[in-house]
Amino acid sequence: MNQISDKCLGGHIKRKKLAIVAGSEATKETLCQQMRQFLADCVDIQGYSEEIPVQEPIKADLVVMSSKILAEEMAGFVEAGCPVLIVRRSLNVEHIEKLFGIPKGTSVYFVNDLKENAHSCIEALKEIGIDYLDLIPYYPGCRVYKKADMAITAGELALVPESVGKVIDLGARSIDISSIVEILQQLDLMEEKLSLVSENYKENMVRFSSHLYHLFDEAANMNQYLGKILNQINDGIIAYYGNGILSIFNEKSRTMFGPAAAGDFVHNLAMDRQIKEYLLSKEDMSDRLFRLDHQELIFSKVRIEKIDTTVCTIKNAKENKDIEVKLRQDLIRKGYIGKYRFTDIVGSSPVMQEAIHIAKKLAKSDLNLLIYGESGVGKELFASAIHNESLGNRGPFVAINFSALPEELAESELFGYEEGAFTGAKKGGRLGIFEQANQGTIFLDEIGDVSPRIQARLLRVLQEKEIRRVGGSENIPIDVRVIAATNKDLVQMCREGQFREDLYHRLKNFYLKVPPLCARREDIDLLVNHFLQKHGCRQLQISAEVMELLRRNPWRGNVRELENVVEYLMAVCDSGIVETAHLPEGFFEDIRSGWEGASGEAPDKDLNRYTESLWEKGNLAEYLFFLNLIKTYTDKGCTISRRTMTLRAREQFPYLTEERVRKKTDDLQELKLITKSVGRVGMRLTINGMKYIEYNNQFAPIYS
Ligand SMILES: Nc1ncnc2c1ncn2[C@@H]1O[C@H](COP(=O)(O)OP(=O)(O)OP(=O)(O)O)[C@@H](O)[C@H]1O
Repeated sequence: MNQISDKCLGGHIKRKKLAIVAGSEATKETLCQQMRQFLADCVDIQGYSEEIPVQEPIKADLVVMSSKILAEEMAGFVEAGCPVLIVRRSLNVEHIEKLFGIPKGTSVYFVNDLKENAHSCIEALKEIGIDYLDLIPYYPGCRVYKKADMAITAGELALVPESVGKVIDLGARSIDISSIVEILQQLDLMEEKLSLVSENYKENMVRFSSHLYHLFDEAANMNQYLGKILNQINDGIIAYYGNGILSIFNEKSRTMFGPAAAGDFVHNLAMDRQIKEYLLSKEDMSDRLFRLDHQELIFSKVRIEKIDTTVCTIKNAKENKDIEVKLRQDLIRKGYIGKYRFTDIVGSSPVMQEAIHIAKKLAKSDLNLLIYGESGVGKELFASAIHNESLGNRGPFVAINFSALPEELAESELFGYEEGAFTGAKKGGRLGIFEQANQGTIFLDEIGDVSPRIQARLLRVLQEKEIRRVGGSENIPIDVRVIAATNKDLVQMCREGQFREDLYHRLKNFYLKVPPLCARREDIDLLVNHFLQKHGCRQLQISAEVMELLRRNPWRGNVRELENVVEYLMAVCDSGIVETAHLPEGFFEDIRSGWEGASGEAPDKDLNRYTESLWEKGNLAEYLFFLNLIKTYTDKGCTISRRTMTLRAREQFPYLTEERVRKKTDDLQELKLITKSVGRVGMRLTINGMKYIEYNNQFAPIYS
């Protein structure tokens, strides 16, 4: 290619002079460089531009003018007799790939110095395949009929309107091959240089086409690949340019909107005005639910400003619900999900409604929570419902019950272990439930049964928010909401040094008390029906007598015990109606001992008798005070210790020592107004006690 002719090499031959005159310095440089690659060895090439004043007349074997206008303007600067050639110029395709990123259908100015140049460049672009853009000719003095935010120019940056945000400069147009041939002719270099020029031209063309081919091929492959991926996705995905022309429309979208394809208008996808407006809005990026042909579709949008594109994903609400249900079922199977929601908690009594109301409020926070309640009242039910109503409800709900868990096991269950941490440790180690519950909720049931060692470790986890596996050295960060539950008096345990006070306070960011069943007897009917349904025995009837007995049972084992009794009745009753004979052995004893002490007396009708008896034993006001105090606690579902009674009585009856209080409660028990039992149940009013205090309160001030 770089063959140099003898004629040129011979120093004795006079070198020719070529003058190239252009409008701007940049164009001058481009054109001179272009001609130098062919002629540098035998022609002196001198460039001129309008931007730099010409000092003396231009004199050369040939003066090349880059345009007609320029030739007219510069005519006076060329020495008389010098041949002048106005060249044709063509677009420089070297940088054409800069245009490939422009989205289809985009309006773009093509900026050039003259109308015909702008038009011819547009034509040239179309010829090489850039026919998918809305190209608008722009030149000095033109009337702009359409606004565009982008411009392409061929070296005429100075002419680009200021309003345009993005400009792509393809560089000054170079001299057309036909004009190069003319230049060779005029310089009498055809013979020597034609083959070099044509070879160079061919080579450029081949290089350009193969480059284009590669680009298109790559783009096509990539498109195909992306298309396949998009079609596998089970959500509708559409993308469209600012002018509404679709660039992506996957298979799933087809099932939602019907047939359409890239190139169609997004606003033809749906008749619904609201959907159209939403899709076309560049401001409204919210998630929206629309109904389209009986489908409930959830739309989510993002804007990619850089490529003036909106991407919208559309999910079928029902399908997604089904998927969510399936995922939840999988998790339930693994036991990592809260099975219950607030709607599963049966109970219309005011105390239960109040507990549900408070629990719903607590669910909104992710602070730790301590649930107190006797065994079987439904603490886990509440914990699960709170989890499901809370922010972390998509995460797991993992429960652990410490009541029957030996210390070593509790430790590895909670924190997991590394391989080889102890004999029998599984290969590869094991995740603890803190890690399994990450991003969700951990339910620590019967927290009062936790050993001091585990208490210390739990405290650390709550403080540091990280765990360390048994036998491990690395601290693993965890993000878990802790709900703990207990039926023990943790405050008392703290006082007695059995429970760490610092841990107690960490757990008790919030506190919820679930009332015992005996404090909400009005729920018993509902619960019985609920359990009959739950265990698939809707038709079984409970006789009025049995129902009354169920209402009167003390239910020390609370709702769990009631559920067990209902299940028992379902198993033993073949007749379709449950009678007293079906009740489990010991049921009546429970009722008697729970309510009336050992005598089994019926509720006393002559309540004034108690007033007399109490006067005989001592100060009636003191007895009434204690009966009311026990009533308050019974109503709330709590029991009261003798010590608390003494403290509460201190203001009104400061002389009463704990021992004297014991004596008073013995008197009340003797009259069968209260029952005292050791342990969890504590002191409670009997039916007579309840009736007496209610009767008495109608006349006397309440001492409590
Ligand atoms: N209000 C309620 N509505 C419906 N079912 C209930 C209710 N309360 C409790 N149950 C049922 O009673 C049983 C015991 O409830 P749960 O395990 O939540 O009690 P708990 O207080 O956590 O018991 P424990 O202290 O022994 O761990 C469960 O089968 C639960 O579904």
